[in-house]
Amino acid sequence: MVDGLGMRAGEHWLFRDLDLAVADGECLVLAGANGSGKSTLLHCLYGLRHPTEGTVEVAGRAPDERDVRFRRDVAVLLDDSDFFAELSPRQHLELLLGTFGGEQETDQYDIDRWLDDAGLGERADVHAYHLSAGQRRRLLLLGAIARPHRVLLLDEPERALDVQGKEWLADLADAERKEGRTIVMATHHPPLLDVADHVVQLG
Ligand SMILES: Nc1ncnc2c1ncn2[C@@H]1O[C@H](COP(=O)(O)OP(=O)(O)OP(=O)(O)O)[C@@H](O)[C@H]1O
Repeated sequence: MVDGLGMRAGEHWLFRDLDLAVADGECLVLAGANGSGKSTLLHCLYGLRHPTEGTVEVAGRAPDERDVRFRRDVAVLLDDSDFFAELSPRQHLELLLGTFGGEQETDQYDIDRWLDDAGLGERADVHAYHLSAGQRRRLLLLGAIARPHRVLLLDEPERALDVQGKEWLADLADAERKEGRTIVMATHHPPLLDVADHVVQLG
């Protein structure tokens, strides 16, 4: 996934000589203090930032978020991920599945079950603008995992989630691994370390 990766931040290196290998069905957790470079590394994995040195390969390609083939394989929830305030959770999922889904029609997916599992069943048809912070986070997470993908990149997915939301997240991560998907996740939530096959401490 990552070979000899280094990112300089001004005068110092955020990380250097970083080698990461994550197999299908494995979860890598990025840990470290605020400012240690977790989000920056995730941005490198999605092709939003270019490392100062080293190489990156995700889902068999050099990351390029402008490349639709790359976006079909790699789903993300980043620190600045957002949604359309005027669309409902259901419409978001339909939009994502229509854009990234395969041959299946959107109505063949079990959108109601996904929304219920995410605790958004009763909010499925209201404008996302009216959702609480935790409900918005659930919608963004759901958007990332509902669309077809091989690799999932998550930046502090636990943010704003309540106790049930965090349990739902841990179950999701577990289910993703069992489906053979690769997860790279930056987190400050210790229970998520339980689903990790590898933990990398930055900083
Ligand atoms: N080109 C640059 N020059 C100077 N500083 C930089 C540069 N790029 C990034 N930084 C700094 O490097 C740090 C890395 O931030 P990043 O968001 O990756 O950390 P993080 O581990 O995700 O933090 P948090 O836990 O707070 O989310 C930040 O302090 C940022 O301001």
